[in-house]
Amino acid sequence: MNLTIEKVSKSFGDKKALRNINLEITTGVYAILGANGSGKTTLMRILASVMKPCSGRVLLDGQDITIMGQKYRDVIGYLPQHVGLYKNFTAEKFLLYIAALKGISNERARKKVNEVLELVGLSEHRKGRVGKFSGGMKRRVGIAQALLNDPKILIVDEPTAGLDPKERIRFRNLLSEIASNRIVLLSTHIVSDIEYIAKEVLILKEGQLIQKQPPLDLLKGIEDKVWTVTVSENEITHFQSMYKVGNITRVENKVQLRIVSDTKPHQNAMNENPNLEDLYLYYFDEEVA
Ligand SMILES: Nc1ncnc2c1ncn2[C@@H]1O[C@H](COP(=O)(O)OP(=O)(O)OP(=O)(O)O)[C@@H](O)[C@H]1O
Repeated sequence: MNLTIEKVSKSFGDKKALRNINLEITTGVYAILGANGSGKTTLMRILASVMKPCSGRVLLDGQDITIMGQKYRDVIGYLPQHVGLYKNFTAEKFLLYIAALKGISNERARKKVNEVLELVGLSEHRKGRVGKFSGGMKRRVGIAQALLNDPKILIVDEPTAGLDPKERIRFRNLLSEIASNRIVLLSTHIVSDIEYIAKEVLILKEGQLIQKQPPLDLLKGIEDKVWTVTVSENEITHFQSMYKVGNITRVENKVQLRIVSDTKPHQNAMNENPNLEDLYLYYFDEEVA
């Protein structure tokens, strides 16, 4: 299976949300990493075929998805950032309802609902009201509904936003399992999401795809750019104005700054092994989520 994005651009008025995106993806988890407003949702909506690009096209195994139409939508599972769940429905009833909307026959729907509830670990809670579920459980119901039609491509927008760390880990593992024979595309600005499960990380910045590499290769790319510098309290502002400063650790009466910089920020600076927070800082120069 091969999803190809060819010269895709999208504008809203004079706002260029996506600029000439070219990309080829196969099975596995792909993480789209970008700051707020970088174009992640726009790209996901185009891939989910709920929005059309202004120019360029998307191909599944060589076929244009706009020409495939319903045939393409049949192989897509999409979980938008904000999904409306019917709070008074039980998980099972909600999924049966969505299955009916998707045109799945009654008999098959019952089988599929059992299957997806099992997969997302909610079998025991099938009779529980969705409105009473935790954030993580609601996200899992969201994934379950996106899996009802056995999609070859699963697209999830900011899947772990608002989840606690335990729920986040569980959710990541679930996506990883799902991706064994599917394309899973997830967007995130939470770096720890991509650390373990992403086959490749796509970095979007101001609508442009600026990197596409496995997480470890991305880290290698900034190997000689991460430093710690020990300074006194009154020097912090100076370094913050000159460099991208991450963690600030106070040790006795000194302060240790973690800095991401192409050049050595100070003669006493020590080179450090990069992590994904450094990577985010390097590309986005923002507070790490
Ligand atoms: N329907 C729309 N009308 C006008 N502008 C839009 C529309 N959708 C997106 N944009 C703009 O396009 C840019 C990209 O938005 P998009 O939602 O794709 O970014 P994002 O990376 O998903 O951000 P976030 O993490 O905040 O969801 C932003 O500047 C946004 O304001």
